[in-house]
Amino acid sequence: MLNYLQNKFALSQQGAKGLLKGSIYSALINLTLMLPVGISILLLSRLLEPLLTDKSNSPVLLKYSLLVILAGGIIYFVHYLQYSCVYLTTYQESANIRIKLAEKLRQLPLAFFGSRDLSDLTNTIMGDCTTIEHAFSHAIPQFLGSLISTLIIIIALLIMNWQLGLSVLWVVPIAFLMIFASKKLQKSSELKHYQQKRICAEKIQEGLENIQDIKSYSLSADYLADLDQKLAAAEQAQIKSELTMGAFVTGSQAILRLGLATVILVGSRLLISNQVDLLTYLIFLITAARLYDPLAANLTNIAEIFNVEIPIQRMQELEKQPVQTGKKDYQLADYEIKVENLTFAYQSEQPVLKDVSFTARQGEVTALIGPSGSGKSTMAKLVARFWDPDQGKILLGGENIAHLDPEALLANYTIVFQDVTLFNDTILENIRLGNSAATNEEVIAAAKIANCDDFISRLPEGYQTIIGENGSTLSGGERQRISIARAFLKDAPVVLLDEATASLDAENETKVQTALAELIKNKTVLVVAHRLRTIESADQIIVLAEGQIVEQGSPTELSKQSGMYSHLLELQKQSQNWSL
Ligand SMILES: Nc1ncnc2c1ncn2[C@@H]1O[C@H](COP(=O)(O)OP(=O)(O)OP(=O)(O)O)[C@@H](O)[C@H]1O
Repeated sequence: MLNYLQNKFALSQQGAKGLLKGSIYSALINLTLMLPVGISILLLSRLLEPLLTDKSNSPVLLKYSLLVILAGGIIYFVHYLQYSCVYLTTYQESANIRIKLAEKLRQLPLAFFGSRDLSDLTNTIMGDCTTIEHAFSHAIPQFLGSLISTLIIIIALLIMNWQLGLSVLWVVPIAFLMIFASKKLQKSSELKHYQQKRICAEKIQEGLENIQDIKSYSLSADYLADLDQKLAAAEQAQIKSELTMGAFVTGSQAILRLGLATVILVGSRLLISNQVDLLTYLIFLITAARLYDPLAANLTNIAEIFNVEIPIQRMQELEKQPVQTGKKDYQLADYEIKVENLTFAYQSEQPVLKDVSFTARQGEVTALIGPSGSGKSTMAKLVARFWDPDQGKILLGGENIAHLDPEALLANYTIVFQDVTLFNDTILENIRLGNSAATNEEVIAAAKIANCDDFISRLPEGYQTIIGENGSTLSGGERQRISIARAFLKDAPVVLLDEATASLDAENETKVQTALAELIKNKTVLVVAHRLRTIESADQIIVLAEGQIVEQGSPTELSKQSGMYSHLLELQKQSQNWSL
């Protein structure tokens, strides 16, 4: 049972135990709610005694009042137990699920995040977990609990009088069958609703991320019209999903109520033919009325349980994503990078890099150049193990990086890519990310080398200035320099630069280039470059075209050949003479 619950609802063992315990308490609640029915029947039998027998009696009010208080106490106590068990377990489990997801995300290859919409991931962590949380705290324990209590009550009724028992119970399997038969339809309409909601969330996120372009190209009207359309589609899908659910739930609830009619019919016949006494008949009438209420509520719960399967499946999909693992403890001979016969494709059959081999030696600068889309950035990302190659291997200091733990591997790298990521924190803390153990003085020293100090000291709070989400209050060049300062602070033996100085003006670029020259001393440096000027002093240039190495050598060697490098050099010279 525990295993079934664990697999079905993606629970931990502790969570499955809590759910089972909560369901038993829910069953106890349903059973204790029968206590008022029992007391009413006792009182009724006492009141009817003079009519049914010759005995006369006087109702003992005090006794029944005490019984009512006792029943109230028991009901309160069982509710309290159920509440504390179910809710505590649920919120604990829900926290565990979120932590497990966050841990999973931490282990996923960085490539995963490029292929997934981030609003979708946020939705899974926040929205899906809340949906599941509600189902675990309400629908599932109440449903399982009512199954247990109904079964016990059914057995008791059948023992009392099987004919009346059947007249109460025949509707139960039909009502449940109706709901279960509609499962496929309900799930598919809810899935459509769910997908429409995701499309809306993605559209809103896209709008927020690109608000600048939307405004500057006067696309607001188009964007809003498209969003309206998507919201209307989501609304339609929601109405359809709710209607589908409502039609089946209310239909099956109506069937349940038919049971009361059959109890009256069968009971009257049996009463007339003296096969049951009045008291038994009344017991069945009261019990039937009481039994159908939690069952009717549970028909709605079943629909919620069907629907919770969708977010559970999504979470399970995320959990099944392969993670990159590897050795955490390893010894590197040196920091030379050797790429051997590497072939790599993103998703399609068409490889982005084909049979690439080169060596980036320690203490040297190796530059990757080539036309746009030739695979330069992909190569740099493969070296950092954002993805694993389809064929061939990359060795760092003699170790195949595919066998190293990604986090342990990245400890050797300083990475400065085009897309700088900054956090909504102070400048000081943003730079300190490079080395959390660095002192304020070390952070400021790194900022000075990266030519950040000037603009930081002009800010009202200096290094304590909060820079907004992803450094939104800074210019592109300033953000890039902060990321370079971070790289200085990390000071790792391998440096990957992807267009590191792209958004700097000429003056700053020269300063940062000088600083970079300091940073890369005695390090293995792999630079992805567009402007050949910045790599004139590189030790080795790898020219990529359509994912293959077409030239390789020092700048002097390559400039003497009439290959792609010379051609690109020529183009660059011409562009310097252009004017607008
Ligand atoms: N995450 C991705 N998923 C699928 N294809 C991708 C992805 N990233 C890049 N590509 C494709 O891989 C090819 C190589 O891209 P890459 O960014 O490595 O080229 P590049 O030489 O660095 O280009 P640029 O100089 O324009 O930055 C391109 O055709 C690109 O469309």
